[in-house]
Amino acid sequence: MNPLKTLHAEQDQAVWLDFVARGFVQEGGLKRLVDEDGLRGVTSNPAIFEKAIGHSDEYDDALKAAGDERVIDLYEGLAIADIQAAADVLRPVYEASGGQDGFVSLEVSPYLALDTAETLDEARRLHKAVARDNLMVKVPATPQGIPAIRDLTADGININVTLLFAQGAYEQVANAYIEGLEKFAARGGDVGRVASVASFFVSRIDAAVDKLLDETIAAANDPDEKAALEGLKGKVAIANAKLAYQRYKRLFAGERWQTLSAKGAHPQRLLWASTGTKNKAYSDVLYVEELIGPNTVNTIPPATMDAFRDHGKVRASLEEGVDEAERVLAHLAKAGIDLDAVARQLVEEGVQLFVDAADKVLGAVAGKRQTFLAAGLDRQALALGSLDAPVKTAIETWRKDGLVRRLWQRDAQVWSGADEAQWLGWLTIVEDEAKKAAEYAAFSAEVKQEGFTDAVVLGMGGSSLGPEVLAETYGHQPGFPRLRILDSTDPDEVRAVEAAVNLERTLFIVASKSGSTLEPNVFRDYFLGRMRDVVGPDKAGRHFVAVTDPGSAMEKAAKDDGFRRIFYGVKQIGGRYSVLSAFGLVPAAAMGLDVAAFLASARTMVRSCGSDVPPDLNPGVQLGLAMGTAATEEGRDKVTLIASPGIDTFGAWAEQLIAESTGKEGKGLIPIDNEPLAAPAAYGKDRFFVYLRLDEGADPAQDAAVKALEEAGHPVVRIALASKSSLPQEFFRFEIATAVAGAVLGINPFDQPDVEASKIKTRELFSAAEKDGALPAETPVAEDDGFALYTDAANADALRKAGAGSDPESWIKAQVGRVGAGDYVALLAYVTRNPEHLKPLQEARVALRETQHVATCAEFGPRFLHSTGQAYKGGPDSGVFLQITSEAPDLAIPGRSLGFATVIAAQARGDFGVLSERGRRALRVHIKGDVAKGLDRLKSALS
Ligand SMILES: O=C(CO)[C@@H](O)[C@H](O)[C@H](O)[C@H](O)COP(=O)(O)O
Ligand SMILES: O=C[C@H](O)COP(=O)(O)O
Repeated sequence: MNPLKTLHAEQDQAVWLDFVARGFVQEGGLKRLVDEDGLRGVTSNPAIFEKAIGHSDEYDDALKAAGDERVIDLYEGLAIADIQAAADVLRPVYEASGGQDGFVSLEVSPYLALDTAETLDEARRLHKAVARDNLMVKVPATPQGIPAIRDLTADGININVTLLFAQGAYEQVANAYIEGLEKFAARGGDVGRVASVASFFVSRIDAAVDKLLDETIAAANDPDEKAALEGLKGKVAIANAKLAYQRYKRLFAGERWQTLSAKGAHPQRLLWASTGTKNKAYSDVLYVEELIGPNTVNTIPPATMDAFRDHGKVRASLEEGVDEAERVLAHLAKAGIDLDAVARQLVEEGVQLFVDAADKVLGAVAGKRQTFLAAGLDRQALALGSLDAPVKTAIETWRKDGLVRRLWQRDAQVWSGADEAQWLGWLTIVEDEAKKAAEYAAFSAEVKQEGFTDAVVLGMGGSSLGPEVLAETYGHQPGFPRLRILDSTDPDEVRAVEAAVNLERTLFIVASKSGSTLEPNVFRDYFLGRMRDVVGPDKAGRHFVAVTDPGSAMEKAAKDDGFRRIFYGVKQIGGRYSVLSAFGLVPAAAMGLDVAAFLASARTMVRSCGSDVPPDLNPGVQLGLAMGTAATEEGRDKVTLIASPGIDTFGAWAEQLIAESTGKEGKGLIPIDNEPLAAPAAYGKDRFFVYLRLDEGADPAQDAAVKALEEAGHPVVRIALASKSSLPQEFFRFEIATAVAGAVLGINPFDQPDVEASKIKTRELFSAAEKDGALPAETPVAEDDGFALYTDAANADALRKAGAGSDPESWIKAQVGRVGAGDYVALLAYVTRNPEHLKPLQEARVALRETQHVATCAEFGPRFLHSTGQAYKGGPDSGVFLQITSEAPDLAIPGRSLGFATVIAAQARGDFGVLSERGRRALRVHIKGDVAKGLDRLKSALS
């Protein structure tokens, strides 16, 4: 008879197969083993699935058909289907054995091996999902696993206890089984239909102990002792297993067990696992031949099974030489090798090995998912040059430490251990909002029905920049209102919005999370006043909706003023992470975008960046690690954003996210948006480039410039969007990336202390001005007909020492003279934001970059105060600032004694005050009269 068959027929030992794979089961390989070799069970583990799924294309059709699912669901779907198929093949064995054999094992996620409650949940979930009587759920025998084993047994679930190495742990496991059965019986369960195995790992013990023996032998002097120790090699694992078997016999005897036995309970069989020979010097069937005994199981890997079928010898070996086994272990102890310590280490390593395997198999599934999604997922490619090695190290650290999972579990220790856990609502907002897609669609239809021609978002920063990207990227949708944004207190900008719309057919979306931000409140006061004039006080509220967090003052005011509708944000989401919540979706719906499709696109990236996607395949995490590491390892902290025409306003949203999240405590990334592209030589070694390329309509000049940058060794991340409709993916990618970069920098990426500081200063200044009738007078450090220059005493001192004299140009030159390598220059313009004003600022940037070889920013106040302003004040002290203010004719605000001109002036002063307090290099250039002329003069001075 085939020796494999003989094991069961003559020795009452069940042969199980330590392997499973789709084709093998589907094509009848498993059935053949059952029929021809008398196979009685199958075990799987993460490493086995890693081999099956990660290294074959057998699963590709199933993955293609599944499409855009979570990676863990894809993996589990494959694994569960294989386990079910194998269980069905083994069902006849199960039936014939009266439910005592014919099992297939599926292991709980190794990520949970150190958590009792989660192991319990997971085992119960898998038990239900597989839905086969002959399933055994595998639970590791970690200290946390043991209570779970007891409780699961008490549920009547069949458990395969895995990762057992030590006698002591085995005893606890057997007792947990007995206790579980007692509980199950007490609840009226039929203990006779519960089966369990305790998997003792064998060969790994020899591999570990032999190594220690070699070290001991090398250190020993006595040749006899050396020889005796040599004789222990390849003996310890088997001795350990033999003694475990003796213990098994004792544990499943005696009164306590007899009580259960009388109720039909079956002992928990010992299963020999890890029975493939690792040391080529030993027999290839060693761990089968030496462990043959009744009522045991050996789960055998395919190669060992082939070898045993070919030349295995069957004899009742398990009960042989028990005394000798004792002597082997005593000798080992005498030689100073602590088997318990070895076992403890093997459990730890065993968990880690399965974690590594799970990472690999999830990575393999994630990789295939990406391939099969093809153009449905925005592609990302990193060309990091010298950063490659440190980023790889960071990726491995994140993998080993399970940091992607911990981020998703909202573990504040991923960052600074402050209140980060309370600010992670954006991780799950896409799923939450998708449930409300019908509500958004109804709102969209209502807006269309009402015949609004314009919808104007009144808000700042996190409440306006996302909507602005939508308005600019997707444009006017036929039949829907045109979406406009007002995020400036510049009187001319307010007037321009008013002039552009027909108030009678305009919907205002007042957006403020806190509800207390000055700007949206004054915009609201202004336009509500105007609307009352135009349509009458009763109807004015119908032209307004609010988006705000529950309980805010804005909510109350909106109710009092009879707003058409109030939409709510989520308190656990900060403004800059809010675009995929009501703050982005209400404007999206108002302008006629399909919110369901928008969220479905975002969800593809959410899933691609999931907790189940290891860092090397996780696009958001990868980008974040690259950005963070670039800053910490090489000082490449100027994240330079390049985007194809058509999606180029994305940068203004991304710069807020990056700057406000990371720029604090003297650290941070400085985003550089909308800087005209140049040849590689124009850039310093402080740059890190991110290129968002829109396949349809990419600019060949940008392509060429980016290619040149890459060839010159600058780190470049390319992100390719098949079409504009996949832009929502980028919001989420950048959110994860920014959070991860924040973790690398070791800061809290969810607060904005310096933005708050300047908001407070502005409010104080404006209130004082309302009381006093004007802002306090200031004395310029230099002045002529066109410019008046202001700064604080320390800056004035430094600038005078650097050559500033009586004329404004000398001050500007002295300020530029303070720029050094690695610095950036920021032009902070409190002027009307329009193309005419932007042009000279952009030209000045180019000139500054050419002469100073530094990164440059051009920002419009007050909007940047809610954005990059955080990093300018709180980030690295590498900014050289030129604040630019101007004089627009005032515009009154209903209910306020002072108008918009004072608001914007207070904002500029508040901003400057905080820059001064932080000791930043700052100079204010006030343009008298014509702004465009003043900006041209400034440009010349800067050139
Ligand atoms: O199901 C079990 C144990 O219950 C087995 O799959 C067990 O995990 C394997 O035998 C071992 O992981 C294989 O170990 P090794 O041969 O890699 O040392
Ligand atoms: O980025 C956020 C801005 O400071 C606006 O805040 P808010 O939405 O509370 O008005």
